Amino acid sequence: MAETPVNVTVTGAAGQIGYALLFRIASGQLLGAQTPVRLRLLEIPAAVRAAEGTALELQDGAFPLLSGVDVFDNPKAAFDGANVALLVGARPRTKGMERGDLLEANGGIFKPQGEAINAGAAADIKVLVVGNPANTNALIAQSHAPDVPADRFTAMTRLDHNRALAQLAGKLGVSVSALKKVTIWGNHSATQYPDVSHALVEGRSVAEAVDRGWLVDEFIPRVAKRGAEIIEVRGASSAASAASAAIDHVYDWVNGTPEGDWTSAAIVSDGSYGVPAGLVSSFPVTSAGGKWEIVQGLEVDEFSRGRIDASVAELTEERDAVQRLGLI
Ligand SMILES: NC(=O)c1ccc[n+]([C@@H]2O[C@H](COP(=O)([O-])OP(=O)(O)OC[C@H]3O[C@@H](n4cnc5c(N)ncnc54)[C@H](O)[C@@H]3O)[C@@H](O)[C@H]2O)c1
Ligand SMILES: O=C(O)C[C@H](O)C(=O)O
Repeated sequence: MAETPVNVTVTGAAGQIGYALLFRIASGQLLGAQTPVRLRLLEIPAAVRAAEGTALELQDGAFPLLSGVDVFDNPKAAFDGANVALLVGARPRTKGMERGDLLEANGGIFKPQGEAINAGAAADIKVLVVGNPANTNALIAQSHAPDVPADRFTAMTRLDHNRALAQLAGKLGVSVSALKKVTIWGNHSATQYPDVSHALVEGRSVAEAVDRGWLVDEFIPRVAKRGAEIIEVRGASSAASAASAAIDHVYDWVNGTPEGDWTSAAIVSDGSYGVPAGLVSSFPVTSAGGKWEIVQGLEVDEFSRGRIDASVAELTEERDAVQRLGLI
């Protein structure tokens, strides 16, 4: 077992996703069964007591890999020495709130968190933003951390990726492990593009194994609007599945993706596939040596081009809105 615990900061620790996430981190599923962790929980003052309650439960779990839990209401302290940061806490949209209000409220959270990461996180910091609007919140945090390499800031589209795998597996009557090379492009929103153009099922083309009508009229909207479907059916937004996807994202980032496959993550664009450099957009990605790489050289047909461009246009609007608000 590694000697020095890895510091993992989790914001929104007293929330739904936090509750589903923390015990999995403590059990070793985020970083691997050989890596001890120290949890640093950040909450707003009103929820610190609840986070302290969760910390007591974490203690009661007697996890061999958990070397300690600290609770903070101050971002500077919470991110001090952080090696991994999971930015889950965000301001949800409430009745009567316009999109601009939501972006502004979240700017008030992700700007100081980016500054705190810049000021005190460890040199190897890796950041995953889960709180919505995740891509643009990641952009805000990243733009306030000029001393941290931009590729350390990511946003979560792994839940969308997992949803796509599950829908395809159900349709094809196979295990999710039979599927490879599925991609989510763009924003974690209803404009995202779940793309099976290059996907394989047991080595055969998925696009040839399912009919196009199902792909366009059922699969794509089902995956893209799954978040809303969960809210409608469950009465609250996805929590355990979101926590599970966050675990998958960080595990693969740290430990690498399997040979012959890729996954999806929203990372800072380098201009690949016509996505303007600097936007935090979802791409097909592999990971090796603790770095995400965009899968290059994929053919993008006209249908895919239109869908990618539509989601990227939304990301560009969000970026322009936060720029106008002075948040980046
Ligand atoms: N990217 C994805 O795939 C995905 C999936 C599901 C949910 N989400 C988003 O994740 C976020 C969290 O969801 P949830 O169900 O856990 O919400 P929740 O309301 O149960 O919990 C959010 C927690 O964040 C805390 N918080 C708010 N501002 C904070 C701040 N400045 N610092 C630290 N903590 C703060 C709140 O006190 C609360 O405890 C939401 O924005 C949700 O929309 C994203
Ligand atoms: O919280 C939401 O709006 C939905 C969430 O992002 C999800 O995809 O489940």
